[in-house]
Amino acid sequence: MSADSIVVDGVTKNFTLRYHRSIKDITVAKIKGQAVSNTFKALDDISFTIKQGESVGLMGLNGSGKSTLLKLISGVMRPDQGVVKTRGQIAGLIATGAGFHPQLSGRENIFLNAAIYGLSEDETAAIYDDVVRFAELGDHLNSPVGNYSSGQYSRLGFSVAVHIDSDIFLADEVLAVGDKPFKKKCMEKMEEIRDSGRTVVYVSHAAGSVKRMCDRVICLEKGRLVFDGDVDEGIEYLHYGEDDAKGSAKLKQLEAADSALGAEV
Ligand SMILES: Nc1ncnc2c1ncn2[C@@H]1O[C@H](COP(=O)(O)OP(=O)(O)OP(=O)(O)O)[C@@H](O)[C@H]1O
Repeated sequence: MSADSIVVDGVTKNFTLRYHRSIKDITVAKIKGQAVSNTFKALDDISFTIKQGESVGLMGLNGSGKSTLLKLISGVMRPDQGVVKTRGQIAGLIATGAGFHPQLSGRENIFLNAAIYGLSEDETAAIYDDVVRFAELGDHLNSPVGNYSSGQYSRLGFSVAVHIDSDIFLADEVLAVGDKPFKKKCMEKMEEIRDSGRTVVYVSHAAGSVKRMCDRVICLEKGRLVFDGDVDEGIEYLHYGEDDAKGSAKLKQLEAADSALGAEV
C-alpha cells in the first residue's frame, strides 16, 4: 500500500465579499444600515486522502472551489479550519504567472522560479536548456514577462514546473490558455509525470482529458465535496446532477471545455 501523499482533513476556507470599494461608499452604506461585506465558505468541511502515485481529477463548475483547494494543497493559502498535510516536494502550475517577476525577462524568471522551488543556480543550469526547449518562446525569452500573453506565461510556468523533480504535481489552468499543439505536449508530459509514480492533482472541465489522465475524480459543488471515486462515475455525476436543468448546464460546460481542448487531447 502506498504512503499518503496529500491529506485534507475537515478543511474550510472563508472569503469576504466586499460590496463597496471606497471609504465614502462604505460610510454611506453603514449610515443607511446596509451590509458592507459578506463572508462565504469557498470550501466547506472538505476531507480526502490521496495516496502517492494517484492521479486525481478535480472537477466542478466555475467558482466551486477547485483553485482554492489547489492553493491550500500547495501551501500558498492556509485553511481557516482543518488541516492539509503533504509529503515531499510540490511543483505545478496553480495560477498563471504565479512566482514570476514582471520586470525580469523569461530567462531571468526561469532562475527565479526554480529558486522558489528550492533549486540552486547549478541545479537550474542543469535543467535550463530543457525548460527553454519545452517552452518554445523564441526571442520572447529575452523580453520582460510582464508583456507576455496569458498563453506565454503559462508556457513558461508549466515548463519550469514539469522539469522540477517533485513528488506532487498540481495542474490548474494549464490547458485552458495554451494553444492546441502546446496543450497536446502538456498532456503528454503530464502522462509521463503520472507514469513516473508522482502524485498528480489535475483541475479540469474537460471530461476527455480527465479520463485520459486520472484514475480517480473528486467533484466540488459550491465548496462542498459531492463526489469522490471512479472517473466515469464522477463525470456521469457532473453530467446528470440532482435535477435536469442543473444537469444539462453542467453537460454544456463540459462539452464546451472538451471541444475547446481539441479532439486529439
Ligand atoms: N481571494 C479571494 N477573495 C474572495 N473570494 C475569492 C477569492 N478567491 C476565490 N474566491 C471565490 O471563491 C469561490 C471559489 O473560487 P475558485 O477559484 O476556487 O473556483 P474554481 O472552482 O477554481 O472556479 P473556476 O472553474 O472558475 O476556475 C468563488 O466564488 C471565488 O469568487
